[in-house]
Amino acid sequence: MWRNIARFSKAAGRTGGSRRCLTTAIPGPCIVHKRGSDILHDPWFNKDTGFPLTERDRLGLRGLLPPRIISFEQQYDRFIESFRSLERNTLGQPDNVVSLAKWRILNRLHDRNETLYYRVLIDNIKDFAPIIYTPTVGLVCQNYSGLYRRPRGMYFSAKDKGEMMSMIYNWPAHQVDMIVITDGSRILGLGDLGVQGIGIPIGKLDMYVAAAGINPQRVLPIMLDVGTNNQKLLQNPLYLGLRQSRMEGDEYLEIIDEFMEAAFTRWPKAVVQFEDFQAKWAFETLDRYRKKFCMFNDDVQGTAGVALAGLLGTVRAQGRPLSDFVNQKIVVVGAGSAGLGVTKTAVQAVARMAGISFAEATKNFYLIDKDGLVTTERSKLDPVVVPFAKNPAEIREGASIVEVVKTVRPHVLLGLSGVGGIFNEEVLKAMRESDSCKPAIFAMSNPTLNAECTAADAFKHAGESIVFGSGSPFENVQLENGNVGHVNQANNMYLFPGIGLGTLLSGARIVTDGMLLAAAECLASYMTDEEVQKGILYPSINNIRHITAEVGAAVLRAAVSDDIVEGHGDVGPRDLSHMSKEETVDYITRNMWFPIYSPLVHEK
Ligand SMILES: NC(=O)c1ccc[n+]([C@@H]2O[C@H](COP(=O)([O-])OP(=O)(O)OC[C@H]3O[C@@H](n4cnc5c(N)ncnc54)[C@H](O)[C@@H]3O)[C@@H](O)[C@H]2O)c1
Ligand SMILES: O=C(O)C[C@H](O)C(=O)O
Ligand SMILES: [Mg+2]
Repeated sequence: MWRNIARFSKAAGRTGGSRRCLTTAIPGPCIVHKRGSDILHDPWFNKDTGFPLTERDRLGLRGLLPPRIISFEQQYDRFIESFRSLERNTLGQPDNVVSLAKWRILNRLHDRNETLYYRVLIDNIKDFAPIIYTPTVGLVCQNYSGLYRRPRGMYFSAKDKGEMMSMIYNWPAHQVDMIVITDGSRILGLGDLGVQGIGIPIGKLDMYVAAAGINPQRVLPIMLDVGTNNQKLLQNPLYLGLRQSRMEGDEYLEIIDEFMEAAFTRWPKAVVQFEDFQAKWAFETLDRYRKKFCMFNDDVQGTAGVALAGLLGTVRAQGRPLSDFVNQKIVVVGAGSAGLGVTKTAVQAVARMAGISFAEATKNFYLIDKDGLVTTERSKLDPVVVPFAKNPAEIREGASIVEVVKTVRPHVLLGLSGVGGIFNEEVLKAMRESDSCKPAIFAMSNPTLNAECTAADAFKHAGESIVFGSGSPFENVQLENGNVGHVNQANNMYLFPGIGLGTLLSGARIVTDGMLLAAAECLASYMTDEEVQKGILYPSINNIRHITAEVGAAVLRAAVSDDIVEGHGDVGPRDLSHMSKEETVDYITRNMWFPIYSPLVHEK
């Protein structure tokens, strides 16, 4: 249960992983300026029953706590025991009830004691990621107005126009490193959840702390409430957001422009991750800001890198050289922010590998949206889709998934449609006729009920030799041939923490294509041939800090190659550019915050 304390404490000491220190480079104890119950009610500083006697004396805590001092290790074990007891007591209850109960117990700890919260999260990431992140976070967002107890993050609404520059100074932390922002318009595959979408930036930033060691005092979840078109929410008397339909056009852009100016005025070195915006705004804002601010869109760019790593892994799993990627026939179902991001990046990779033009490289890609196969025959074709539209002479306009699969016999079927079960028995059985001996099925939509198929159905209907990936976690599948059907979690969580951390520590003011490609290539080469041949394309989430360090280093080194590093803290651009690969990984690792209780008063 209580793992690696000595090792991690040492690492945290080295990096100054203190609760209070605002910069990870400054070692030694820091002073808290609050006193008494203000400290107990501040989750950044609170140690609950763990305050030592000196701190109780000098911070005015005597008498405010039971006399016995409980160690961090005991607090940790006590929490894990309550969690396990909750699991036992909810056995047999409906999944949603159990998931929300688990989220509540973690959320209460988050609200009370962040050090302990992040410690249990980091040490138990495989068990807890599905609660604070996909899939449970989706359920939390759907019910957020009812679950809401305490504020977390900041809310900027359409009513705040003209006020944002002063509002941003209401945030209590002096320094912010990572911001995740959503407008709630496309939360996972659950649609427009308005202000309730705030759960997503909170969950993503929890992953930043757990996976990338971003100091939790320096993260900021943002909800940009520009209204909602979700009628059910608008009619709900408890709905916490603006009761108006979504702003559109220039009015919308003015709001988001104002926020970006305000955020970067106060924190010029922050990195902003855009998350779960509906496709049109995802693309428009990426285009509008990527050369001006240090930002990226996780759904478009993070997902593309994770999918590319999965696609390259699939080629290796077939026992073929990577160069064979150019011959893979790939059907992508879903032509939104994620599907288009993936298709574009994969086509670019083919073009680069084969030394051909982007247009030529689209030959083996088939894009399907809610109206079926996209061809040039379609009227009012969205300009972003045009490059991937097929000639209707090859397959008819609007052909269904099963028709396309039967005609193309693809090596890969990849879903980013948000439509649960759309890879039905017929579609999966059609994949048995794939031209590949080891076809891949990626059901990447979230949360679980929105996955295009389950892992069990994929192995059952498409055959036991497939490679399988899903956006939300599924259990591995016991196959009839005695083997285990491995489930890969093809989720952007493998990349966004490293993209954010690598960018932050490079001091780059933009995120370039080179940095994103380096992240994807790093993930793609992370697994050994032996693992990949077993169908294991991505590492275990238990190694997420190590993966993030490697990805972060790759991103930082790409920023050096692009000549855009400005350095971070005491480490200047020249230092960064002289670091070897190993030194860069070490530098990234040393800058990861790690949760331990550190002194809140100077020792005499
Ligand atoms: N695994 C990951 O890391 C990851 C990353 C990003 C997004 N996603 C998931 O991908 C899904 C889509 O996200 P998005 O941002 O692209 O959404 P989006 O709304 O921008 O796009 C959805 C696309 O699916 C198409 N579609 C809808 N119904 C369809 C149907 N019946 N048949 C075929 N296509 C259909 C739509 O036409 C649209 O092109 C969501 O569920 C999201 O959770 C997963
Ligand atoms: O949030 C996730 O789990 C992945 C992705 O960003 C999504 O929108 O589904
Ligand atoms: Mg997302």
